[in-house]
This record gives sequence, C-alpha cells and structure tokens, in this order.
Amino acid sequence: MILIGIIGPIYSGKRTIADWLKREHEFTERRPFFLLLAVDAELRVRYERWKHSENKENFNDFMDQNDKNWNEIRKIMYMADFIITNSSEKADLYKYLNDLDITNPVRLRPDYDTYFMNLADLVASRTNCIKRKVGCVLVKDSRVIATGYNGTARGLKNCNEGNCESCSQEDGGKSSTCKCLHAEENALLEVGRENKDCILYCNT
Ligand SMILES: Nc1ccn([C@H]2C[C@H](O)[C@@H](COP(=O)(O)O)O2)c(=O)n1
Repeated sequence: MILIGIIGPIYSGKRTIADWLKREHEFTERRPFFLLLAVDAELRVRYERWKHSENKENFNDFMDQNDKNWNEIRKIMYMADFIITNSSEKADLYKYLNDLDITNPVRLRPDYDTYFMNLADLVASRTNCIKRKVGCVLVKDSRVIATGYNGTARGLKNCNEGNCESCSQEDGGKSSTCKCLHAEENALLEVGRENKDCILYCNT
C-alpha cells in the first residue's frame, strides 16, 4: 500500500498523513515493510511555491510561517527512512521515485550480504581506535560466527585513552608501530581454528 500525504495542511486544522504519523510513529517504526519518505526542497524554491499557493509576496511572512512549524516538521523529517530534495516539478519527482525503485523487496528486507555489511558497520561503532573505525563479521551458513572491531588488545589501555602513540600522530602515524589490532584479526582470534570456510564481511 502506498500512502501519499503532505505536511502543509496539518497546521490549518485538516487531517493529513503527517498528522497520523505523529500519533502513530511507534507503529511506523516497528512495522516491517514500512518506509517513510520525506520530500523537502531548498528554501528559495519553497518560497516560490508558497508565493504561488498563498498568493502572497512578503518573505518575512513566509519565514514566520516556516519557523513557527519548524520543530514539528523537523521531528517528522527525522523519522523518515529517506529524505529527497525536490526542487523541481512534480513530474520530475514522480520520475525520480519510479527510478528509485522504492518498493524493491531488498530495500524493505535486506539480502544477506547487505544485512552482514550493516552488521559490520554496527560492530565498527565499538572501536576504541581514534584513527579508523572498522568492523568485521565472520559468517558461516548465513549465521554469525564471530565479530571483531579494531582497537588495542584486550586488557591493555585503549587507543582512545592514549595508549597508541602512532594513532595519536597528526599525520596518522606509521602502521608498523600501531598498537591496534585490526577488526579482521580480532574476529579471527574470536573464531578459533575449528570454524573453517567462513565468509568475512568487513567495512573497509
Ligand atoms: N566483542 C568484542 C570485544 C572486544 N573486541 C576487541 C577489540 C579490542 O581490540 C579489544 C578490547 O576491546 P574493548 O573491550 O576495549 O572494547 O578486544 C572485539 O573485537 N570484539
């Protein structure tokens, strides 16, 4: 099902999709196969459109209305999975949406490669290295066997606590003197010798 709505009339008391989203945002966040798309435009373009639809000219009036609604609009925009900037005609927007293939099943439910690469990004967020942010996931039969991120070895003072002089250098230091273990190294240390024939996903 595709719902199309505009945010504008919410503030003039009419019920809109934006109205519904505000009330039901928990539903939309948890619901699988639901994508929220926000369409924005550059300020100058929005001003031109406002002049046309409101039959007004005064830029300050436009900005007053813009600023009055800004926080509410921003909240809804942040909920969106995609934000598209459309500073052109409606026909161009529809063509762009068509080309985007938004309802492609892979977008709604990632395939395994996308899923494990997304996991590698998540794993990377735990790095303690101040120079690089790397995550690695080892997979066998579509199941995660081990993960690893880069950083100084377990039990040592962390890189982000000043333990790696090399990473602290302005020019990034030499990799030969770096104390940080690679994400792949940590994942392989974790997996041990028994698990052969894994697929390694790494985000660098
Ligand atoms: N799940 C984990 C836990 C730790 N590591 C590695 C990353 C660092 O080299 C080291 C210490 O990490 P910390 O405990 O300070 O976050 O152990 C890993 O790769 N995966």
